[in-house]
Amino acid sequence: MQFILEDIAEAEVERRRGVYTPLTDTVRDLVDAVIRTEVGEDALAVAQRRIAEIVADLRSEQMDGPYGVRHTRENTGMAWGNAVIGVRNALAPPLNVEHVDDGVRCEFTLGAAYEGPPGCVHGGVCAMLLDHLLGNAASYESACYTGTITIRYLRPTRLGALTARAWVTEQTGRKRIARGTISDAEGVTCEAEGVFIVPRSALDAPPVRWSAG
Ligand SMILES: CCCCCCCCCC(=O)SCCNC(=O)CCNC(=O)[C@H](O)C(C)(C)COP(=O)(O)OP(=O)(O)OC[C@H]1O[C@@H](n2cnc3c(N)ncnc32)[C@H](O)[C@@H]1OP(=O)(O)O
Repeated sequence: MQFILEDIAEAEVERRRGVYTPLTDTVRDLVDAVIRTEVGEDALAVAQRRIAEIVADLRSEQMDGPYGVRHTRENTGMAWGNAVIGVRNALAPPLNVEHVDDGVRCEFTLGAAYEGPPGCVHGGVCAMLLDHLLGNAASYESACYTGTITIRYLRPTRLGALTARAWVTEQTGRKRIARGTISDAEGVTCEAEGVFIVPRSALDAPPVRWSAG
């Protein structure tokens, strides 16, 4: 398990971000469109063939394995395959994490692709987002791994506009306790507490800015 140095200038990171973001957004839109389409079966068959052609084009040149977790020499994080923030991952909502005085926060919208109970966010999706956010809040000096996380679902989280925040409440040695919430317009829908550990191997690594994916 290794972080990868991507030896490129910050301007090149931004250029690539500008290339991949519209592609990923369109694939995200495709996922939503497939879930909600009511076109006839002939149109579906045509769509399937056209999409398969595009997949074949993209597969004509592929990297081996996953994208990996990359960073520049300036320690800008490029976790572009990440399931929560990945610039190249249409499965990621994505969260655009902002650093605030007491931790991290973000505003995001979850649509049909994240449904669990009718009209509501799947509990596993809430857990995944909170895991990432608490981990991000805890990773202020070095990257932390989740040791244990507990989620309390206070009431259903309706699909739509949401906010989330996370902060660290305690640090002893390599161990950090973080808490966080997801809220809708009426208030908190679920809350989390977790233990995050800095692995021994990361103790000497420089801090990386992960918020931008
Ligand atoms: C893009 C990046 C942005 C940043 C955000 C990242 C968020 C992503 C969060 C994740 O999803 S990480 C993926 C899920 N987690 C894992 O895969 C972790 C797998 N487990 C491990 O790698 C190791 O078990 C772990 C690093 C968590 C701990 O191994 P260590 O060998 O460093 O632990 P050690 O036994 O030395 O214990 C150190 C302290 O942590 C405590 N501890 C260890 N494992 C724990 C655990 N699982 N739960 C709670 N506490 C734990 C342990 O009791 C002890 O506490 P004390 O110092 O008080 O004695």
